[in-house]
Order: sequence, then C-alpha cells, then structure tokens
Amino acid sequence: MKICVLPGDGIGPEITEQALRVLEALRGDGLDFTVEKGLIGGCAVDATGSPYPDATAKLAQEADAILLGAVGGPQWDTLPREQRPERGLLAIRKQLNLFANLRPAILYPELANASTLKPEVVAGLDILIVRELTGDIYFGQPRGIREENGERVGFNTMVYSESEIRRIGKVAFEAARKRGKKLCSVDKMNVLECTQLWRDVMIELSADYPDVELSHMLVDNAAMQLVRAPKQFDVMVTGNMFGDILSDEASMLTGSIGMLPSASLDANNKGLYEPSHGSAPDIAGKGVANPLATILSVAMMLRYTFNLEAPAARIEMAVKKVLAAGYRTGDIYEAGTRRVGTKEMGDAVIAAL
Ligand SMILES: NC(=O)C1=CN([C@@H]2O[C@H](COP(=O)(O)OP(=O)(O)OC[C@H]3O[C@@H](n4cnc5c(N)ncnc54)[C@H](O)[C@@H]3O)[C@@H](O)[C@H]2O)C=CC1
Ligand SMILES: CC(C)CC(=O)C(=O)O
Ligand SMILES: [Mg+2]
Repeated sequence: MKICVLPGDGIGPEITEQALRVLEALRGDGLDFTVEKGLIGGCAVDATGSPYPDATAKLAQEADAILLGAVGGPQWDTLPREQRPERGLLAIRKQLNLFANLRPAILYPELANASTLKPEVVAGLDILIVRELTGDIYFGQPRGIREENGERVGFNTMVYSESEIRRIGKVAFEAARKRGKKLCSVDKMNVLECTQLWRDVMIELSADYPDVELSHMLVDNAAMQLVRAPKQFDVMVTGNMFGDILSDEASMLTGSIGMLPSASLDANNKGLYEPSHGSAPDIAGKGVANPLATILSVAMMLRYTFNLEAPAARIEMAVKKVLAAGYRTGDIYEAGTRRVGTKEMGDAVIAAL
C-alpha cells in the first residue's frame, strides 16, 4: 500500500502525526505500507509559490491513498486567489477525480452529553452524508469579481451536468442499499435550475433502486431537520456546497467537528482521507486538537481503498474504548472525564489497539 501523507497547515501536522502513529501500530499485524510526505496548502505556497506543487501532484497520483490534515489560515487569506491554500485542496480533488465525499456522522454513545441535542433525540445517530466534491459552485465558471456600473460585482456559477449528478447518485443509492435503504436527496429546486436537474436525475435513477426509498428535501428545511430530528435520515446526498455546510452542522450532533472523518473517492475507490474540519488556526500548535476524526479517516482508508475491514473496525473499536475510558480532548470535554491533548489521545488509541 502506497500512502501519500499531506499534513498541510494549522493543526494538520499535529493530527496527521497521531493518525500515522495509529497506522504504524498496525504494521505488525500484517499491514504493509510505505509513506511519502508532501506539501499542500499554505506551507506549500510558502515553500514553492503553489498550493499544489507538481511534486505533490506526482506523489498523489502515484499513491493508492492520500491522508490529508487540513489547509488554510489567515496569513494566506490576502494572497491572490490562485495561491490560496484552499485552491490546493480543490485542485487535488479535481485532478484525482475524487467526486464522492463520504462523511459519516455517528454518535458514539459515550459522547451523548457532548452532542448539542438532547440524548433522546440523538441516541443511536448514524447518518451518512454523500457530498458531490468536484462540481457545483466551488468549481463552476465563470467566477470572479468585476467592475460593473462603477461598482464591484462578485459572481460564481452553480453548474452540474447530468452525468455528474448520476455518478454521485449511484454512490449514494448503493450506500443506502447496504444500510437502512433510505436516501434523502437535498436540493434547492424551488429556486435553482441546477438543482431542479439534480432532483430530476435522482428521480430517474431511483428506477434502478426500487429497494431504496428516495425522498427529497429543500436544503433550508434539511438544515433545520438535522437539528430537530436527525434520526429521520439514513443516507443524505447533496451537492458540493450544501454538503460542505450540512456536514459541519451534522458534526455537532456527534459532539464535535473533531469527530467527523471523511473519504473522498474516485470511481475506483482510490481515495483521499481527511477530517471534515479545517486547519483550526485558533488552536494550532497548542497540542490540544482532537485527532480522532483523522484517526477515523485512516479506518475509512483501510476499508474503502484497501478493502481491509478487520483493521478498520479495530481502529474504530479502539476509539470507542478510549472514549469509554473517559479520554477527552477539549472539544468533547465534560466534567468528570479525563482531559488530554492531541498526543495523549493518540497514545490512548494505540494502547487500546
Ligand atoms: N479540508 C480543509 O482543509 C478545510 C480547510 N478549511 C480552512 O481552515 C481554516 C479555518 O477555518 P474555520 O472556518 O475556522 O474552520 P475549522 O474547521 O478549521 O475550525 C472551526 C472551529 O472548530 C474547531 N476545530 C476544528 N477542528 C478541530 C479539532 N480537530 N479539534 C478541536 N477543535 C477543532 C476550531 O478550533 C474552530 O473553533 C480556513 O483557512 C479554512 O479555509 C476549512 C474547512 C476545511
Ligand atoms: C476548504 C474548502 C475547500 C473545503 C471544505 O470546507 C471542506 O471540504 O469541508
Ligand atoms: Mg467544510
């Protein structure tokens, strides 16, 4: 297994270090892999002038899977847009055709009190958000800021082709088929033509999946339903921007964004694995970030790209154990539990493995 590791910026290096230690701890168990590190994001801009240097692109293309920390930070926010760290992330997703972003929001029972919702509303929560990742308003052309009638006008383009909608729809229907057989497609068809097409294609696709119950929800209602009665959802499928927003929202139902892993897959399950959160500049360098989302992303890597269910489940079980033993980083801390830093959380997971 050839794994490319791109720690990135902010808390990225701290959390990927712990995830890699967890992977290393499994090496003795028959896992055989090589790791090559590269630069992406702001650190890459500082070193090379580009947020996604050619050397990184080569490493990523040659790897079977990529583990990424996070990119971005205020020090790069005033750079020309092409040099911004976030462009590096968009570029790697696009270049590797990683169109299917899977973001599972699972509430560990041990974190029931950390959820923003009452325990009875979230107990047993297990949602999979399937987010399209290489299209939508994040990539559409034209985009920019232009002068018009003596003032600046900002514009972006929301665009999806039916083939793009169909391929992410298939991923979502297939996932629903293996789970609770319920798929909710989230759009804004009452206002946006682009998402009318989204809904039409989802309805057409549903003919191939008679065993999956398809429903539709407008995104504003979906945002509300997620915090009102989240257990009504099994699999949710939506576009790039709505999925970005709804997955951050869903993360709080599980206690913290520091708990939400993600897999970004191409059509052959080559994948980039990263936590759903960003570079958290407010806590970077302090050793307090929660590494569990990144550690759980490694479990997703073993499951989806390498088809290794046993070690993936072992990592998830180890995470469950450390939570049951009371280990908590600051974001999920509550009175009576044991507050630990990033490295101690990594140590605890390895001990539990
Ligand atoms: N995939 C990526 O690389 C992403 C990068 N970003 C970038 O990250 C930078 C910061 O963005 P924000 O909007 O602040 O979002 P963020 O997700 O980095 O942070 C939001 C809040 O969650 C907390 N948080 C995030 N991850 C945590 C963890 N593992 N443990 C404990 N607390 C955690 C942060 O401390 C902060 O208070 C920006 O430059 C943004 O563009 C944002 C989202 C995704
Ligand atoms: C930084 C963005 C490009 C991505 C983002 O917020 C995400 O993928 O969750
Ligand atoms: Mg996001």
